[in-house]
Amino acid sequence: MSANNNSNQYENGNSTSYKYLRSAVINTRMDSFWVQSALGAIKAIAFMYDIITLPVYLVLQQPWKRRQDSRRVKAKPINQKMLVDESKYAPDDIEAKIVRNDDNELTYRTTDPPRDVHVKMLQENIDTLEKVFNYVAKTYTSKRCLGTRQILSEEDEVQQNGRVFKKYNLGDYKWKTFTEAERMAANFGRGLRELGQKPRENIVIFAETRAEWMIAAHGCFKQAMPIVTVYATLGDDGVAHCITETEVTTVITSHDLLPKFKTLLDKCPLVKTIIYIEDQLQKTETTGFKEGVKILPFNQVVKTGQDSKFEHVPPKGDDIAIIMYTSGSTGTPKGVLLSHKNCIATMKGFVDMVPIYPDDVLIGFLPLAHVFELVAESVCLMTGVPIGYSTPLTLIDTSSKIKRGCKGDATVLKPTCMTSVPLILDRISKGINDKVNSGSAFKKALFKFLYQYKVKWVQRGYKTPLIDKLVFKKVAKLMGGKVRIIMSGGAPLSADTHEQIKTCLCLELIQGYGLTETTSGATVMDYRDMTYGRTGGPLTVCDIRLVNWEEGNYRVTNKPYPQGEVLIGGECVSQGYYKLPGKTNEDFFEEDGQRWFKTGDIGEIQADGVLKIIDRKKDLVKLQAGEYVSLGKVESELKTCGIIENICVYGDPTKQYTVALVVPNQNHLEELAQKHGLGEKTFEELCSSPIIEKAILKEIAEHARKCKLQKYEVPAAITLCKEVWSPDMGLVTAAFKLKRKDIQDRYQHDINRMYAS
Ligand SMILES: Nc1ncnc2c1ncn2[C@@H]1O[C@H](COP(=O)(O)OP(=O)(O)OP(=O)(O)O)[C@@H](O)[C@H]1O
Repeated sequence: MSANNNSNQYENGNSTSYKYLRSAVINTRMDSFWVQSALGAIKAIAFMYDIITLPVYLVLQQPWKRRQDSRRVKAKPINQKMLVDESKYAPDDIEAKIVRNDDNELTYRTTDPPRDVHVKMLQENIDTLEKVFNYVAKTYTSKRCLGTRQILSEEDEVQQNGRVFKKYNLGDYKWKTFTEAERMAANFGRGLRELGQKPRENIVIFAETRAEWMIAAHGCFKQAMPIVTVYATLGDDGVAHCITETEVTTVITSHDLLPKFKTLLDKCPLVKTIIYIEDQLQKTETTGFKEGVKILPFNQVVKTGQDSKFEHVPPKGDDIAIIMYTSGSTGTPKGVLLSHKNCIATMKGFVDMVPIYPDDVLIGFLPLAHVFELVAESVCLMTGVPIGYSTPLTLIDTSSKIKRGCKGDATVLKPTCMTSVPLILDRISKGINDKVNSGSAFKKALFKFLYQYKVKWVQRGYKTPLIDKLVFKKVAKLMGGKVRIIMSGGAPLSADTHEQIKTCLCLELIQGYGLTETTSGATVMDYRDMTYGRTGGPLTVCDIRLVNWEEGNYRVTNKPYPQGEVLIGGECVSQGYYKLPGKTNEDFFEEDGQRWFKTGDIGEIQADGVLKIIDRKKDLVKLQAGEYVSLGKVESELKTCGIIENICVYGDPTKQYTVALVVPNQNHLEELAQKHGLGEKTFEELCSSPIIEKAILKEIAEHARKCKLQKYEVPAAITLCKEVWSPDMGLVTAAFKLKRKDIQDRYQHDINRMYAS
């Protein structure tokens, strides 16, 4: 109980309360005596441990080297001529890499040389994804390649509140070797030819992340068929738009998504064949679809391909591999044309930056329809890393589809590396905070002390193995206990979350920055970089340039660091948007034989050549009094406030202040309700309570002050939203980025109310 509450009882003149107050004060003193003594003892032990292990570290770890590495310059303006001359590593028949424009001081290029896998790709002349799969099948043959968790049964489970949910009883992972996966892909590709699909004809993959997705994609690459990728969470209109725009006749989908086509087929008249990936338990219902449309199981197509006489039709580097529809955070999804060369370029850039090795294991659960996941998984395949597939519903032991007593995918797979988007990391981080805060005062103080202790020593270049073993490795068990590296991309990662995940999960957390239009390639953090909130230096395959954006006051002459709109140039840059020549000309341009893309993101390049994204042109609102508010920046600061599960800040240019739509965190909301004597109210009732709204607004204002936000940046009114925004609702993208326009449309009434009050 807080001191405040105690003093209120005392003022009431109640003698029992007075006794209670005295004992509480004494207990607090006792607590603080024991807490202080225990912390003192731990401090002494930790200190002794450091002293004893220091000589061993100095010999084995050579931390001074590590620290120098982390401060190494990552990129320099290219007029200083630091070229990665790929011709040095390539076989004779490959031309030397592009000649670049080097007269602009603010075009940055990395100082890193290419690493062994990049060099291997050059030596083997791997310039298409089809060649990647051929190479890995030949090289890693019988090694585990793609793994699927076996579903043993689906059972009803009665919850504490009496409700019944369907849960999975899951078995082990079942693996296909590299050779088996390649053979299956080859047969699937030939099976498609038997069905009448021709090389260079588009084909849609509309399915959740899984082994068959990868196999289907590579089957198509073997027949030079461009795949059109569509997010499984996109709304019906979005899906219909992608299918009709690309004029496909064949769609690859899954058992779960197939029913959508009962209504969708009317909007997509050209579709003649639907191939569905079977469910492990249930038989798929294939009746009730539009007449004349063939509905075939995935494995039947593979089987047809086994006896087919069709040969492979290898694509060329410049052929389109993927028409990737963006998740639509800024409006209708656009089809981005990605050639095989584009994909190979980003793969080369990633293998130079991300330390993964053949004995690693990746857990794949982000959408493969997002370029970041697709390229990251392709890099794993190229390196010989097995990929075990998972879903957000079965990822950890406590995931919603896991039967009581059954293990989550991470516990069974024990991955060593994974990809993530910031929102998932924010959730893990909040989960850790909640767990710590629910402990006793002693446990809380101890955790805080150990956390700060570890941060301090890690910053100095040391490890803290004892503390990791005793405390943090327990937290790391959540993801199987073996994860040593996470790559985060797709959206900005807050510095606080970055530090906390890295510290508590005992791993490297690398942030990358890129866009679908650049095949996800632009910058990636050096894993030895000890700073937070920056996105790293340019990849070895592209240049980064800053140009002035006068409207927002971002200029390359700004001090202490040059700032401006980020342009990305290099082989990872797409040819443009599908059937949108006007938009393509607006956003892309050629210069000295190199293709460039104008990102609309605002960045600054710091002294060591590392990029920090500081704003987004589309997220900037000019308020009536002339101040600019960066909505994305304000949101990412406020998201670290415990009460906020998600937030969308809105600024009306005709008004002097911003307002916000807030999805409250359920646990924090319940605590707040208790404090205000509203403990018996439901979540919905609390969201509508003016008392709670006022309390949360106050909490947000306090948090904003701590984050040093300007007064005009802090929302002056809020609405508490009763639904948690999910990709299924169409309010966030598959990478959990806000779809501002859709959110605004849905809550327009509340926005009007907030501005009217
Ligand atoms: N590390 C990062 N830090 C900050 N922002 C990032 C980072 N990575 C990606 N982004 C943001 O994500 C954007 C690219 O996202 P992506 O290509 O996935 O498009 P999208 O949001 O799915 O679709 P749309 O083009 O409709 O916005 C970048 O322009 C940038 O604003």
